[in-house]
Amino acid sequence: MPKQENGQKGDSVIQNDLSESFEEEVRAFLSDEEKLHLFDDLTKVNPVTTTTVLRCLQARYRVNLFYTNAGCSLVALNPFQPFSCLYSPELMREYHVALRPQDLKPHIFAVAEQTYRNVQNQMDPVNQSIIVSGESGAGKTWTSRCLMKFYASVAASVISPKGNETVERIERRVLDSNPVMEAFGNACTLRNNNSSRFGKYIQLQLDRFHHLSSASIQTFLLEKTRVAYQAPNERNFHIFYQITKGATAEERLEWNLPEGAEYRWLPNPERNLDEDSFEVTRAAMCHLGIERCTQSNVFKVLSGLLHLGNIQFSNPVDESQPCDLEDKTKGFVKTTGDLLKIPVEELLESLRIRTITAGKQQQVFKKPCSRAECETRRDCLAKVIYARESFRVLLSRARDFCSFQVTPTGTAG
Ligand SMILES: Nc1ncnc2c1ncn2[C@@H]1O[C@H](COP(=O)(O)OP(=O)(O)OP(=O)(O)O)[C@@H](O)[C@H]1O
Repeated sequence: MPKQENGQKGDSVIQNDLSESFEEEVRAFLSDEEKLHLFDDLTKVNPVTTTTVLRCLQARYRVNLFYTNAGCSLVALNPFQPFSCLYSPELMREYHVALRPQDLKPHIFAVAEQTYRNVQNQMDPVNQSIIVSGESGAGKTWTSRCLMKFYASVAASVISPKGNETVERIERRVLDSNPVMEAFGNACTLRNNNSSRFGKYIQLQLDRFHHLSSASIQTFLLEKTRVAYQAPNERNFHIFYQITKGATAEERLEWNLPEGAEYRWLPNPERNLDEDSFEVTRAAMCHLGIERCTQSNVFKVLSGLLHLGNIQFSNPVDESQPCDLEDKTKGFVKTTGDLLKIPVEELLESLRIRTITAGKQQQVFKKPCSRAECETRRDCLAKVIYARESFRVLLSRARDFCSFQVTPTGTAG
């Protein structure tokens, strides 16, 4: 027994010594403040602790070094301010023509170029993937845009066998897909004014000359709940603000969006963001080949959803009857029906009456819904229409242009 006690004491003394010497190493490493920003690869940090790594990143951030390697990964810090020289076409070219881009400063262009070369250098080209991950507001959308701009630039061809025009159109479309997807899939949240409320998997295909030949985008888990519910101080998807702020007088009439009208599903409209530009979205849609009349139909449906959100119910006097409509919202039923092209009676029935099929004979019963159920049905209708309508327009284009596809593969909320 005494022997064991001695052994335990011995172990803990050794452990104490070790941890003290480790802490001493950490202190020594951190004491050389001047040098911390020079660690451009976190695998060179020794000892590796959360503190040492974060202090290096912090030191680099202070001297405007926002990219740091971590082995084969790249850590990108959000500068939260524009640094145009960091993304200039000249810098893009510098990384593209460099003998060894990995020897230049860590940068998203280095990753992009290395990946591009990995495809080029193979006898049998192997697909390459870049995973962009991080918390909300970290800069994933920004980084993906940089990557797309890089490939649209370096994988552009002057002497393409397909002809310059086709290739240019694909590059343009790759870039124009961003404002359209962001208008329909991004929203202002507490953490990010332009938060993507869906995931995306972007595929860029190169031909044997390593020029961009086609692109496809799969979208995942669109947060469709946002159409009918926005957390306090957050907003609905940008596109709703774009149409209410940017529609012409003629369109306002057609889409029933009078100036200054209020919509329950359009909170904080007084906040003006860069992302509210309807013109940018429209121009991008035109470049994608989406005709004006198709665009107008989509915007009409979106206006219909805003009107749908203003429909409110009250409990009926007789519980066996469907819910009443609140007086001030009666007009919205008609405008919703008109804009969504649903006969008013059908719309009201689908919102207020549940159809139940039961029994061996599959008898059909109709049961009036409670007020809460009516509200849920209204919200569900909006969510389903938005999830289908938001990317439907791009999907329809995919049929015409096999070189560019956008496919929604799931929705959330
Ligand atoms: N490299 C950068 N240079 C300048 N500004 C940046 C950079 N990265 C991000 N930002 C700024 O930070 C904001 C948030 O970035 P971004 O939208 O890319 O985040 P995210 O990770 O995609 O967020 P979410 O998951 O919410 O969509 C951008 O709107 C932009 O203003």
